[in-house]
Amino acid sequence: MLERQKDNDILTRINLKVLHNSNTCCSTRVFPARRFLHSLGAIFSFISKDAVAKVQIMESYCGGEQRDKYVSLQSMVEYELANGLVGVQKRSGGADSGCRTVLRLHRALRWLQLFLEGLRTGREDSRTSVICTDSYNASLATYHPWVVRKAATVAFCALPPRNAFLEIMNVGTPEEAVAMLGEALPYICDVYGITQELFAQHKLLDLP
Ligand SMILES: CCCCCCCCCCCCC/C=C/[C@@H](O)[C@H](COP(=O)(O)O)NC(=O)CCCCCCCCCCCCCCC
Repeated sequence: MLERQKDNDILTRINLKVLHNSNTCCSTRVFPARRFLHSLGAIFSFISKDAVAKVQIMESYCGGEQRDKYVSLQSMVEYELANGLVGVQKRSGGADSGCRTVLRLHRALRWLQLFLEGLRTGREDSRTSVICTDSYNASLATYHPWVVRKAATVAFCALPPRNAFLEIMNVGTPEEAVAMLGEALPYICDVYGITQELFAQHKLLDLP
């Protein structure tokens, strides 16, 4: 248990470090899921665009003047709160803070966790679109306006059946993909849990 905790502390740091060490904007190295989403069809590019834009915001913080404040989620929260940077929005002339940007990605991670768990435990003939819609409704949908929810739900209908989906994940047979998910999901859960606790502790879970 302690070992896992240690792994996860490292993981939250790595999340920001990966961005830190990258100079390539919008690259598939920074956001490998982009290529994957592209392979699902053009309709998914609107989803990846928003995620890429948010990753780019974090990239610029991690490579910017204050990069030493962005070496971990903990140091980012501490720095932005101490300097009154949280709550400032692009719409009102300021830049989106790292905290509100990470919060959006954190909520998307919850969707990913539920979706992958649904895929992993689903029957061979289950429909990916149903798994995806259920996990979206139980997570991200709460934060999206009606028009985004509708567009997302329509896009999900284009997802291939479960086994075909597992195959295009490109990690071997569907059985091998399921085994890989079984190994990866505990880490996703832990990273989600650590961020959730940190943001709850600082009352950052409802940032506009
Ligand atoms: C595999 C199917 C992929 C389906 C992805 C489901 C996620 C649903 C996203 C719905 C639409 C997102 C469009 C934009 C939303 C923004 O309004 C909204 C708010 O932003 P704002 O406060 O700055 O205005 N943005 C967000 O909530 C962030 C959404 C980020 C979506 C990240 C999706 C990552 C997908 C990664 C897929 C990886 C699949 C891997 C499978 C092995």
